Amino acid sequence: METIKGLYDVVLKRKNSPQEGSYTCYLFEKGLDKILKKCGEECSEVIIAAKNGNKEDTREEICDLLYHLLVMMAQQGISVEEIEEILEKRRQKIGNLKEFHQTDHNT
Ligand SMILES: N=c1c2ncn([C@@H]3O[C@H](COP(=O)(O)OP(=O)(O)OP(=O)(O)O)[C@@H](O)[C@H]3O)c2ncn1[C@@H]1O[C@H](COP(=O)(O)O)[C@@H](O)[C@H]1O
Repeated sequence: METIKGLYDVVLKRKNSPQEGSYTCYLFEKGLDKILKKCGEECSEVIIAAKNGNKEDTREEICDLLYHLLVMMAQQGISVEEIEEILEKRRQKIGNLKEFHQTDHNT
């Protein structure tokens, strides 16, 4: 998660101080519709690579998707910490539920 947070920080920096030649700045300039279009495209590319069973391509496409999702999160004002918090709550809730079902409640 540290690498993802580090990348998110770079994306935020690009959002707050535009830099020439930056692809991230280009996306922010284009706006939400362009960012969402890229997320959709990259998601499709992940699906195609996985369906083809090409692990190397799938890894690369996952990275493209993650990057574009981070740009979308920054555009929407959603932090990595907020997402982590939700995932952590779900992990605990679902983990507890599984534990509950595995326990013999008839004794
Ligand atoms: N992780 C990425 C990353 N993944 C993918 N991409 C870019 O995403 C683009 C996607 O390629 P496509 O062929 O789908 O798109 P395109 O035809 O180039 O452009 P459009 O379709 O968007 O018009 C490529 O230009 C890639 O360089 C990324 N660009 C930047 N990063 C990270 O963001 C950091 C900051 O980058 P800059 O903002 O460019 O300084 C970099 O150091 C990287 O860590």
